[in-house]
Amino acid sequence: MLEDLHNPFLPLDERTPATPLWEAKRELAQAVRDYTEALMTSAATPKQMADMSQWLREATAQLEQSPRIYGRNGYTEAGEGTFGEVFQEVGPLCGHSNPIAPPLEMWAEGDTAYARVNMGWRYEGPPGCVHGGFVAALFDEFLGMAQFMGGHPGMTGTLSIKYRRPTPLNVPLELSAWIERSEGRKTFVKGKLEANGVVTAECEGIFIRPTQPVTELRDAVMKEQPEG
Ligand SMILES: CCCCC/C=C\C/C=C\C/C=C\C/C=C\CCCC(=O)SCCNC(=O)CCNC(=O)[C@H](O)C(C)(C)COP(=O)(O)OP(=O)(O)OC[C@H]1O[C@@H](n2cnc3c(N)ncnc32)[C@H](O)[C@@H]1OP(=O)(O)O
Repeated sequence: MLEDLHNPFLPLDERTPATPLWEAKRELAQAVRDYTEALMTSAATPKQMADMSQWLREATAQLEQSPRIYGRNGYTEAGEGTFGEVFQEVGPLCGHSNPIAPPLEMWAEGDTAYARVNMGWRYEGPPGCVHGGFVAALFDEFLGMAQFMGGHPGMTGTLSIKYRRPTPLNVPLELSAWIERSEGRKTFVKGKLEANGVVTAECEGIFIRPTQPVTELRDAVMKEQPEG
């Protein structure tokens, strides 16, 4: 089950795309990232912007007319990789093929998990600094991975963050995390985020292993929704 979910600790150079679809999507996703980052800083003329909007809408229409696959389960069912292989493509923080993902790169050495990321202008909160919500998102994803080292991963129950210093944009950010302890279905994880050798944020996470398989989470949630 765990192997099916994800092995977040594969060496970075072994995380090759599982199928040709992902190989192509990775390239397209990076192009979209570059585009949006350029958009954030562009002072092109209104006419140039209008032309680009038109061109982009045409490109979007092409994608919309292509065969579609929805969600992680959809991709695994379509034979586009195991749950873990799909996760490394679509994850909203670490997904190579998801243009929303910065992306965050994660690995493990011994009992410690590490990650690195560079957050561009799209993520600006305070001037020149990373938005606090995105700092929290980085921790959620990263501590969520680090808890796998305990062998009983769960969903985020509580995430407590101390923002100690502003986290700068456009510099390499380094994260580390480790498991403090486990109690029953709960795993307690701690982590920190550093920029230029300075700790800018610390986090404590409590992850709770659900009682049903993670692949059935969506169906379980949908059943809880009121009719209509
Ligand atoms: C195998 C699971 C993997 C889960 C990962 C999910 C998908 C991705 C899968 C693979 C991808 C690879 C890695 C993951 C990468 C990133 C992870 C991102 C994680 C997220 O982004 S995930 C979204 C945000 N997350 C939620 O959407 C949770 C919504 N929520 C619930 O689904 C329930 O609320 C749940 C399950 C949390 C608990 O429900 P429950 O019914 O099982 O809990 P129950 O009441 O039985 O309590 C049992 C013991 O936990 C204590 N406890 C309860 N709740 C607590 C809390 N909030 N904080 C601290 N302690 C809590 C009690 O005090 C008791 O403690 P005690 O035993 O000591 O009395």
